[in-house]
Amino acid sequence: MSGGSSESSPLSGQNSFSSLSSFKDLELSSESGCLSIVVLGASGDLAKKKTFPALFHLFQQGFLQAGEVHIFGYARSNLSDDGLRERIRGYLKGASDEHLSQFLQLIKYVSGSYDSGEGFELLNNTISEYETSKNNESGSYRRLFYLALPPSVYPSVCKMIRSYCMNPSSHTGWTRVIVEKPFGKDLDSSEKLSAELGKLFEEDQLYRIDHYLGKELVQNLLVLRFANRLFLPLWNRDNIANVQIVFKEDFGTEGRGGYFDQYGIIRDIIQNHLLQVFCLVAMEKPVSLKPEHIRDEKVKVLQSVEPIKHEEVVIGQYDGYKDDPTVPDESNTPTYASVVLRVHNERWEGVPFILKAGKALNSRKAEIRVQFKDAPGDIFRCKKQGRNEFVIRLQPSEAMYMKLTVKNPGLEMATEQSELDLSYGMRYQDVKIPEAYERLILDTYAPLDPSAKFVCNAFSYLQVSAGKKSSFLSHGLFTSANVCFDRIRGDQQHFVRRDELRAAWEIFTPLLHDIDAGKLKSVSYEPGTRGPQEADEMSRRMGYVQTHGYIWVPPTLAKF
Ligand SMILES: NC(=O)C1=CN([C@@H]2O[C@H](COP(=O)(O)OP(=O)(O)OC[C@H]3O[C@@H](n4cnc5c(N)ncnc54)[C@H](OP(=O)(O)O)[C@@H]3O)[C@@H](O)[C@H]2O)C=CC1
Ligand SMILES: O=C1O[C@H](COP(=O)(O)O)[C@@H](O)[C@H](O)[C@H]1O
Repeated sequence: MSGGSSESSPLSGQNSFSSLSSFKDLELSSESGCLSIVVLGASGDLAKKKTFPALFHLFQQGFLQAGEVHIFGYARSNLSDDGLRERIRGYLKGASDEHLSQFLQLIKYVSGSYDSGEGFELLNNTISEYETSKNNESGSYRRLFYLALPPSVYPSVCKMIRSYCMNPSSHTGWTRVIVEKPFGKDLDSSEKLSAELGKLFEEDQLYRIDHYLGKELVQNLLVLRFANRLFLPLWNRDNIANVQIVFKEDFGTEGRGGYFDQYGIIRDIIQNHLLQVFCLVAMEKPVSLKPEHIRDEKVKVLQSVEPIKHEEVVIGQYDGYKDDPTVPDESNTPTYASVVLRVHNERWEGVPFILKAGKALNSRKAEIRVQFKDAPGDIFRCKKQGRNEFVIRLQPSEAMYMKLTVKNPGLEMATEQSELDLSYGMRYQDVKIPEAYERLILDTYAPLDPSAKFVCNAFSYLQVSAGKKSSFLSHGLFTSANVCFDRIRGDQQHFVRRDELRAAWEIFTPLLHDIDAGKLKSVSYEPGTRGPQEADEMSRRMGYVQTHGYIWVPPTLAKF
């Protein structure tokens, strides 16, 4: 472990900095040598909209260094290096021309098919050429493959990587593969895929990405739950009436209808993104922050979920969805679903978790809404204002707020519903919140410079963004907060483990098969609305009590 002590720090007098002695077990791995990042499916939508922009942001912040990294795009399209650069240029925002061209110069393009040795041999030769030109004898070779591809080609591409493109055994380093969802369509297909990939790569080489795990407030959930005494005694069936985990989009499938129709909203959003959030809300405290300890707890809570009952599901399809010529006329595919999960354990027995997701709705947001039970012996008649609700808004405009009853300010003795509000835009005004993909890609390779691990700390992030990285580092400044954040970031914590994936499919496969077999019918809803009324009725049946008359006054508009 490297690092300085608080004595050497120019800021050691400040109380947020503490001695390092209690963090002796912290290991910062510092690897040297070149890093080759290979984006397979480089000509596609995901690559240009998410993968390359994320790499670019990492480059801008110094987490990918020009001397040590090279980026290879691989796809079937016949493109030149410049052709690929032009294709992605428009998606790389917020940089000077000079910075942008430095980044683009790191990118090379190799064309080839996904199932023939020829293309991958060429890819390997291109990577090796670069590695030999960069590395001295002692440097390690790190090869990171990002599969921005349809899952149908994962097995063949992984076989090709395994046969032609592994890190040469004569060199230290590693080969890692990032795979995107969907990981199968149901339990069997997912297990088959896992078995195929499992024959080729060890679990610690496979990074199953779920970008919701990279969102700021999702990453905050463990801290919130387990570092705050306030929540510890409240977070259970004695106090919580119901929990909603909600995803809403105000646009439809927009040209992706054909693809979407094979999956539907449960496979697209609920079985992965919302279920991951559910795990972090419902799991027990892990033994430590080690990735395996956290993932063990996620698996346990998934395994405690009871079979989903048809009467606790509403599925819907927006009017106009089938106008897309690539969607079959008889499609029953849900573009909206509300599904109740029940956890059979001591903490959650009897508390419904309502997972709701929909496209073409009245707004765009993702949030967790924890609704508390009524206060017993209510002398103030609080019921008329509504219940306490703790809302964690993942997007847009990250925020957490607790809706609570207060005395109406003034002479009158009346109560009203108000809020304790932590709006990130107000509280962390100068902090740039990283994109989910950016964070997750950073997690897949060990930063060359231990300072890179500072990224998740708001204070240090500011320092880095303000260009003070070197002076910050030269003081060897490690804060208790930094260390803490460093530890929650590590390795594969924010990636889905194979048994976790299996447990997730076990929950949803019976329901999905019933929907596919037409045993549950999608009800229609108008685009731009809240979705099917049946879903609100079901939420009410589950005990959700909607607040009426609460009006939020954004702080900027308030008169002080
Ligand atoms: N820091 C901040 O940014 C803060 C912002 N606010 C804002 O104040 C507003 C009110 O906040 P809040 O009360 O939490 O949120 P909303 O009034 O938007 O929604 C409250 C809950 O009621 C549900 N709901 C809304 N309409 C109906 C209906 N007709 N039938 C059944 N259920 C319904 C919502 O479901 P669904 O999710 O499906 O719409 C949601 O679960 C929001 O715009 C919120 O963003 C409040 C506090 C702090
Ligand atoms: O994985 C997916 O997520 C996006 C929504 O992501 P967000 O970060 O903007 O919330 C969704 O539009 C897409 O259908 C789905 O495949």
